[in-house]
Amino acid sequence: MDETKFEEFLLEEKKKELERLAAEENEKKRLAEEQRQREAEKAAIESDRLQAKTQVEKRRQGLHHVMKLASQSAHHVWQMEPSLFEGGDRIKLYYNRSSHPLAHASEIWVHGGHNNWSEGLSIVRELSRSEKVDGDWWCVDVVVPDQAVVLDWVFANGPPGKAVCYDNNNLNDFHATVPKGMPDELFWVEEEQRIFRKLQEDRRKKAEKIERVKAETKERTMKMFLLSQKHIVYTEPVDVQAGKMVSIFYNPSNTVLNGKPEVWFRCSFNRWSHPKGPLPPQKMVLAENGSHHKITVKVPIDAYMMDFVFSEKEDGGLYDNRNKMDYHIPVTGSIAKEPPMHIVHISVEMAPIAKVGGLGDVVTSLSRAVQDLGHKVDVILPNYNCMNLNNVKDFHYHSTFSWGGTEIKVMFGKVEGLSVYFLEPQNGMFSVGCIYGRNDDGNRFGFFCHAALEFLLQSGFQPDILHCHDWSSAPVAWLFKEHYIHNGLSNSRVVFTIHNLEFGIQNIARAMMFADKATTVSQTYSREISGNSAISPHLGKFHGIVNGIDPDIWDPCNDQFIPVSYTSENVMEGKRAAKDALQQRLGLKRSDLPLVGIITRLTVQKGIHLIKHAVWRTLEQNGQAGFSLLSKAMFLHPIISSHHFCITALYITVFWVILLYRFINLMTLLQVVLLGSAPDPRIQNDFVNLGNQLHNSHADRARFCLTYDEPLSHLIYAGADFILVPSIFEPCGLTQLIAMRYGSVPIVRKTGGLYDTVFDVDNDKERAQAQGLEPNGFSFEGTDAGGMDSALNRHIKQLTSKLFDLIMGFSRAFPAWSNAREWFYSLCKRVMEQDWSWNRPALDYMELYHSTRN
Ligand SMILES: Nc1ncnc2c1ncn2[C@@H]1O[C@H](COP(=O)(O)OP(=O)(O)O[C@H]2O[C@H](CO)[C@@H](O)[C@H](O)[C@H]2O)[C@@H](O)[C@H]1O
Repeated sequence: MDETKFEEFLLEEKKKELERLAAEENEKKRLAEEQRQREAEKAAIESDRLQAKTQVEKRRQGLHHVMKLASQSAHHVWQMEPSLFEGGDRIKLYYNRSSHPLAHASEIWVHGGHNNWSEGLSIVRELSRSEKVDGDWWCVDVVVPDQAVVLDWVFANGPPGKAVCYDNNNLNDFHATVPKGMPDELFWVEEEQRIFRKLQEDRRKKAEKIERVKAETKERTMKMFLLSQKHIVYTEPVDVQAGKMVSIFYNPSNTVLNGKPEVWFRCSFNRWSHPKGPLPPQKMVLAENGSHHKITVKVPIDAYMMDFVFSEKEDGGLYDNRNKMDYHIPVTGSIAKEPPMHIVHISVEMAPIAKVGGLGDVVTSLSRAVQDLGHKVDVILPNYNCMNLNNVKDFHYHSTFSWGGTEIKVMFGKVEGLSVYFLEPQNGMFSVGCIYGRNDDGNRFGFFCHAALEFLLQSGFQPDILHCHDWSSAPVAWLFKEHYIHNGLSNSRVVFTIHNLEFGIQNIARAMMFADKATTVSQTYSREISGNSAISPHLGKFHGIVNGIDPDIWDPCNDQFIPVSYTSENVMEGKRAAKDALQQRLGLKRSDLPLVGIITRLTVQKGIHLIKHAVWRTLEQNGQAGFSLLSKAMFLHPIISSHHFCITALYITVFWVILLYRFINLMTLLQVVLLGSAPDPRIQNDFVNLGNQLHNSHADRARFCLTYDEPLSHLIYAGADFILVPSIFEPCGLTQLIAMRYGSVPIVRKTGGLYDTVFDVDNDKERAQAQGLEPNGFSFEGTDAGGMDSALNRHIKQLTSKLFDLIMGFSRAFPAWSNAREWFYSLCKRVMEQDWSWNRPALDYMELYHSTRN
């Protein structure tokens, strides 16, 4: 064997060894995942058993209570015949109408159930006059439900929904024991089993539903993604299939090739790595639609991705390569699989264990989305002593290495299904009780970044992508290029994401220089900061990719912090229950008032002066809107006064007073809830004072919770009708996205990512349509209070004017209430159905990761 052969042999051996290690690792992961699933299943079964037991105990006690109340008959009010009966028997129930309060009712109905109303209303029958004398007796035949041990009922003057007068035995209802139906121990054992089975069944159905909705949303979004570039490029069929023909349509007029006489198509597969190499360049022909050029190609059976660019000439010239990203379209049905990428995030925040703001959310949720696409993702995080380790599964010692004059202990654990390596330098750098806020933050995080790279090197990791975030892990970009690229980690590329340009600009500028690709978290913010001297020299590698949210972490259909789980199908029910729970928890008036929520770090960026103004303005709405409404109603005054002596006029007046009272109460009073905390103690104090002031003046309508409280944030997102985000600047903003997931309508200032994700119902129809969306909120411009006032006012006006139009016809007055509500709830439903998850942005990130290797 000569030297070259020997080197090849060694390389081959090393490759085999790496493959073996990777296979072992995968197997370990699979087993761990199976184990996790088994444990989750076991925990779910135990929780259902416990719940069934508790429910049965509760029912037992309830039944015990009504059995004490029950008697076989109260002779002068009601009677049953025969006196001995059991489940399944037909019996006669008598009622003496002359006993109050139904003495004058023309109809008598029984509304009944059994076992302390455990199954709700199961008996509804109308009574008829009976032959019985010695009273005004009515009667009806009733079939005793099978499982009944006690019957429960009330009498009413109509069927459910129509009855207005009841005899409910002075609020105790009527109860009668079923003589032959006494429950024995077996009954309760069976009952517990039945409830347990039902809980299991409900759990299974819910999980299936969540999976189905998720898959449908993903598919819809993927289609939208493929069609979103239709003005430039699209395929027929949309779903490109391995082994089949596909036509590509390209419109150069929207690209750098605009006006060029010829367009050449250059294509390959599997990210330009297909064994057969690229297809020879082909000249495109003008398609029938006159705007696009067309070409048809055969997709190989082992293609999982189609890659192409366009050029003006056969041998090149000017190219449209989508700003160096190339065009890529996924292929379905391939016999080959895309090799997974290995991405390592080096970050100082990670939700939910070490989250200060949105950066932490993004690290977790983007990683999960990319992992879901089949790639390998790891996170490296400092092992802070202030983390809540309850959210870390399988936390254990991993290894120790020496670097930077200290031993660094590495712990490993799973957070939201992600592998996380926690670095714990024994010099105590991260045992300081906080994440940020000390004057040595820069040094600590610089040390962490270097240690993270050293850990990767010493553990033999070969990640494809090192992804670092903001100023705090920006040093990864240059430390990697200076110390590691030629020293063991040569295969890696660095992607740097700016979540906020406000902090640590020097680090950001330096990372921009060294990173292979850089992103920020929305297109508009990328344009807004493109003139900054840290960014402008690097625009060629700088991209805006909007953030998403994690649909599993933020899921109103599966959220332990809200009272009723809901999807867009029962959004009204879910939000109503959440609002009630929120009002109750915060001591607000419990009523269906429109509720504005604000969830934010209280910093200048988040528009604190606008927040303060909005709170006052919201509380003032009562007086002003009430007044404008009354003035609108004034023109009805002549009608009322000219007839004011006749009964009709009186009727109309009373009607209007009631209607206006309800109208003002329900539509124009607003409640406001603020959840936020300020890193700056002066701002925090300022808000504490304002909160106290409001507590005195508007205790029933405003509440400030000046702390960080994740569970409460879930309840606010679900219980609010509107979420206000008046930021002065906002790179992306997650609150408006989470709000929409919970069916709350966002009201935002038009800036950065807020502009890219919220489309005003009045002014942004076309802009929304261009994204394949419908308008989803309210937005305002400017940084003064006026703009926001008009956005806040507009939603009130929208609701009031709709209502007002509708209530002009008396006969339609009451349906009008529900119509205005319907309009609002249809908006809630619509925003809920929009996909603001990572489904789309994760694909953009994958494109970006791949483009670092071009
Ligand atoms: N008191 C409190 N209690 C509970 N939860 C609270 C809370 N205050 C805020 N939150 C939560 O923290 C997150 C904040 O998200 P933002 O997008 O506003 O992030 P932030 O400005 O910190 O981050 C930066 O990074 C993110 C991510 O890239 C960008 O979206 C953003 O524009 C940029 O400024 C949300 O999940 C919100 O619910």
